[in-house]
Amino acid sequence: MAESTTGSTTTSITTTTTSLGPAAGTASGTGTEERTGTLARAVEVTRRYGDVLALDGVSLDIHAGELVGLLGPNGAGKSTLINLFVGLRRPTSGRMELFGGSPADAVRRRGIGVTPQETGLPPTLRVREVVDFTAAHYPRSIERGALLERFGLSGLERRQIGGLSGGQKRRLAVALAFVGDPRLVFLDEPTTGLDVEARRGLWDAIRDFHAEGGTVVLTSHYLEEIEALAERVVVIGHGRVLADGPIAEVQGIAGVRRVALTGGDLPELPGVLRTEREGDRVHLLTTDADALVRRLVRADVPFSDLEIRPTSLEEAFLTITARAPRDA
Ligand SMILES: Nc1ncnc2c1ncn2[C@@H]1O[C@H](COP(=O)(O)OP(=O)(O)OP(=O)(O)O)[C@@H](O)[C@H]1O
Repeated sequence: MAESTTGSTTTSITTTTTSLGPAAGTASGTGTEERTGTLARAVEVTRRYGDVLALDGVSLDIHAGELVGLLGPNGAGKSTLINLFVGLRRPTSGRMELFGGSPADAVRRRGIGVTPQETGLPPTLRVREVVDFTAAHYPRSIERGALLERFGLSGLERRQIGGLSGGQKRRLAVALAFVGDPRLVFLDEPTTGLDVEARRGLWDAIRDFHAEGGTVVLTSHYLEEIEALAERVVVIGHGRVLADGPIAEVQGIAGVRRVALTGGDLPELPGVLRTEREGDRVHLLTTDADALVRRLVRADVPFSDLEIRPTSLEEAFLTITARAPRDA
């Protein structure tokens, strides 16, 4: 269910074209990228940290104009994948591509913006200094006042980073991903630690960027965030892509239904993925609710108040994750 856009005070980010030298064009696509519209790719990528297999044969294409949500439990490999996409780490095997070339290429990296999961901005620097310093690394940049307004940081230009609240620091960290007028932005859990209002403000800013043609890859633990923002969801578990498609389709892939009924002891029923009890109310999670109801009737067990509901994305995702055992 899409989150409705609140009446925000966001302004459209305008681009200052102070330096449109050759570098401005260098982050744009190669022939391959122009043909396929693929801005970033992972091809059969594996990444190990010692004994830990963080990514296990991941292939993923990010197309121009997409807003992709990476969803997965703690330790699934989401941050590792983002770090590979942005060239902070290299794959153990397989290939990463950014704008048709290597993410290790600094010129290509000028076309992206990144907010890592954790940022440690120097506490003694002022907001405007951090924004200007970051902007100086890009051939084009967003006007500082418009950027800060879009991220709810107006009036804080002269404030030292150490004097910002936790939420303001996080919003600044996210704003910095946009300062270089990127084509593609990677946001690793952008709204962690924000209250509801600040989170919605950030959603609006991300939506505005996307509406203007920007491409976004974000990870989130907030499922409502993925549902509210992303068009495409990639479910990652145990270092693998478990599902990839439009949100509705991913829910369909899981196909999980919640069959609730009031009753006593139930016999062993095939096709039940999970059973939950709340007093005498029993919830059965299944991919085939019709077959389950037929089995219940055939088993001749007394039950009442039968209810069948689709599951939330969270339930679908937990079910997919639980069904994907890790290879030895
Ligand atoms: N630098 C590292 N050294 C050793 N192991 C690491 C390192 N970074 C990540 N890992 C391990 O790799 C796996 C994937 O971690 P990653 O941070 O990519 O997952 P994640 O999906 O982003 O998790 P979270 O949602 O908790 O941030 C985990 O088992 C993690 O402990």
